[in-house]
Amino acid sequence: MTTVLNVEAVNRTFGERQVLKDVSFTVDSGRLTGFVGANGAGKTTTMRIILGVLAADSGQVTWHGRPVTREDRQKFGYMPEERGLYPKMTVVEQVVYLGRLHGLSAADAKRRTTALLERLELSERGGDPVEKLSLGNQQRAQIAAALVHDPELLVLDEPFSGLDPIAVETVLAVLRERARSGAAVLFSSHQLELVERLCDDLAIIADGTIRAAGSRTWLREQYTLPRYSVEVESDAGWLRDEPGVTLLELDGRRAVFDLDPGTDDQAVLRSALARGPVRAFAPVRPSLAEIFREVIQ
Ligand SMILES: Nc1ncnc2c1ncn2[C@@H]1O[C@H](COP(=O)(O)OP(=O)(O)OP(=O)(O)O)[C@@H](O)[C@H]1O
Repeated sequence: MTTVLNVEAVNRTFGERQVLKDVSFTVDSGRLTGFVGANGAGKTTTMRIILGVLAADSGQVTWHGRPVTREDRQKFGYMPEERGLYPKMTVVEQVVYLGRLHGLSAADAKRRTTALLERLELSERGGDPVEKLSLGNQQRAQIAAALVHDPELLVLDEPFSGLDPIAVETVLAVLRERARSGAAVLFSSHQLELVERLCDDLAIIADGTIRAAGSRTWLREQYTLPRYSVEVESDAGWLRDEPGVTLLELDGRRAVFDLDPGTDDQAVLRSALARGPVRAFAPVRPSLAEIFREVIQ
């Protein structure tokens, strides 16, 4: 994996209002990056700037270390928030047309459209005008449109909103395949549990400011609480009197506790072992929702 897209200190105002403040983060090839924030946080504005649909007031976006050019953008795929398909065109016509706009030959555009619609389980609707599709299927058609030219960078604005759970899995599998074959995938979402499950990297934005960014694993380590869970073979009530331990939950043989700063977790483990077998002893990792709450405060 390599960093391919760099958003560097981007600022943007609308009228008097500064909606992006020094926004910086990176997107790597081969990975799924989740762009997370509440409504109005600035996700769509940032994505539009990446795509060149909107200009930044200052700062820049680079692709492989250079400012993004028109040719680079041919290799980008974008699924905008305002889903932009022509309602009267059929799904196949529409996706083929967009493939052609991105420089594919007619035969390639057709071939890729057929394969994609199949992959997205939309083949049966291929001949229907977009306006006749259910919202979920329109969304799949949008995703096909963003992917048809096999982009090196995929930027998807809320690609999972409005999809049923089965469609979420299908779309997710398609995005993973793209990442595995080397594409960089950036998608926005306010559905934290979804992002938690599927992305490798994260950028968390609140009020136009990036509050945290990095790999999911790294973020979890950064925001980790000094919290542990333990399971022993007899009552764990002795933890109440253990130095440096604040007991949070006690359920017979299981307990959850916080450690005071400077307290050695291994000393507590030894203390537990001195009382009998220890079945489990592990740090409790915060969920993404917990990290999110912490960093947007
Ligand atoms: N063209 C515009 N003119 C004026 N204000 C705008 C414009 N576009 C966006 N904004 C404002 O900028 C802020 C950020 O909007 P943006 O759409 O980027 O947020 P978002 O994180 O994508 O939220 P959402 O999920 O609701 O789309 C909002 O307060 C929005 O009202």
